[in-house]
Order: sequence, then structure tokens, then C-alpha cells
Amino acid sequence: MNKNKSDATDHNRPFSDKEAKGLYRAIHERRDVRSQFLPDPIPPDVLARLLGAAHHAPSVGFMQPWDFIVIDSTDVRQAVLSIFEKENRKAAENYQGDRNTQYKSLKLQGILESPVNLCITCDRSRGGTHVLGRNSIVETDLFSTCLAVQNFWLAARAEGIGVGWVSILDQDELASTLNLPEHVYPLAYLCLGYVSEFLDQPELEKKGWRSRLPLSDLVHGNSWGEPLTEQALDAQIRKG
Ligand SMILES: Cc1cc2c(cc1C)N(C[C@H](O)[C@H](O)[C@H](O)COP(=O)(O)O)c1[nH]c(=O)[nH]c(=O)c1N2
Repeated sequence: MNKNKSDATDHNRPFSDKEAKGLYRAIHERRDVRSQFLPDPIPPDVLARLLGAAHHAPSVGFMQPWDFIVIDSTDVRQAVLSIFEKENRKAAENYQGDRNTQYKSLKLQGILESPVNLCITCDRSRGGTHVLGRNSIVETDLFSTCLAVQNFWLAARAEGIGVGWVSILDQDELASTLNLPEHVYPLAYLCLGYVSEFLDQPELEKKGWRSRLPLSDLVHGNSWGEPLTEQALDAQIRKG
């Protein structure tokens, strides 16, 4: 008998319970990491698997607009860190008083502590002037690349590797530091590495910056602000 089928409850659930739980576990236990990186290198076969997961993301018109720049040079990382520091000083000006002190105490990047950085880019010209599905919403290439980032992030969690997204960066300066052609957008700058621990909550939540919103406040029925008409679903969501 097919082993996978035997512990799946019905034919609509082709993954075994264990497989499905593994996926949900990666989703719920994925963390943005910046304070817990270990210097240990990521073996090439593991990094290749993560890049393979990213490359299997959905993309508009099967455009696959991503490229992956693997950055181990300390000089390049130092240059990116300098961009971050300048932008972070500007970002801090958005907060006053205690909130400013709290903002400045947050660690928001692990560029040098992590053994490798990765820039996932979006080639806005890939696939030619017309890409199926991208006629009305031009940003769908960027959306597709975000999905590659998420695939990478989840696969990394399953492999015990932490990922931290650093977006406090001037995009033009980053593009120039990485020698990107004009039509290539530096969508995500990521720090990667094994970790001392994965926190059980987002670091921003642990440090009192912001909490997770209740799902029940975010699910609407039929139109914005309307209660769910599906009572059983409403009850389940409120139960958490
Ligand atoms: C597009 C984008 C950009 C950023 C982030 C995320 C995403 C999706 N996050 C991470 C973010 O703070 C984190 O995801 C949330 O706080 C939730 O925590 P977990 O990811 O669940 O651990 C992030 N974190 C950080 O320390 N510095 C940063 O510049 C950014 N930028």
C-alpha cells in the first residue's frame, strides 16, 4: 500500500499528516533573524537546495524574473553595511522620545555576523516586452520575486538556517554596489546562516515594538468591514 496515502485522511490531502505538519511548522516557526547568527559556513549542497526552492516559486507568465547574487566578500558586505547605517540614521528620525531610544536599541541587520549574504533581484525585462498575465499589473514581476524570497525563507527554516531581510537600504546605492544592470531591481537583501536559536516570536514582538494582530480582525465577509457570513469559519478563526 502507498505509505503516504495510508496516513492521509482522504484523497484531497495527498501529503501525509507528518508532511503537512512539517510545512505548517516551517511557516509558523520561520523567523526573521539578525541577532542569533553563527559564523559556520553553509555547505554548498544546502545552499543549492535553498536556491532550488526559491527557483520553484510561482511567477507571472512563468517569467522567473529572479537572479541570486551570493555575497561572501567582506568588502562588499562592509559597503552594504555603510549604506544601511546611513539609511538607519535617517529612519530613526521618524521616532521621538522613548520610541526613538527603543528604535535605536533594535538590531535590524546581521550583514557581517552572518557567513553569507544573498541579494535576490528582479529582472524587469525578462521574458520580453509582453509577459502573459503582466499586462494590467506591471508589478507582478516584483510580486513573483517576493514569492521566491518566501520559498527560500521557508526552506531555510526547515534546514535550520536563519534568514534576515534588510530593507533599510538605498536601492540605487545597493544596485550600484552590486553592479546591477539598469533593468534589474535589488528586491531583497538577505543575511543567511546557522543560528544559536530561533525565537518563538518575532523579535519585534519580543522586544515590545509591535504585536501580532488577531486574525479575526483581518478576515472580512463579502466586502471590506463586513462580518463573515460563514459562521463555522468565524467560530474557528475566533478560537485561534
Ligand atoms: C519586505 C520586508 C522587509 C524587512 C523585513 C521583512 C520583510 C517581509 N524585516 C523582518 C520583519 O521585521 C519581520 O518579518 C517581522 O518583524 C515579523 O517577524 P518574523 O519574520 O515572523 O520573525 C526586516 N527586519 C529587520 O531587522 N530589518 C529590516 O530591514 C527588515 N526589512
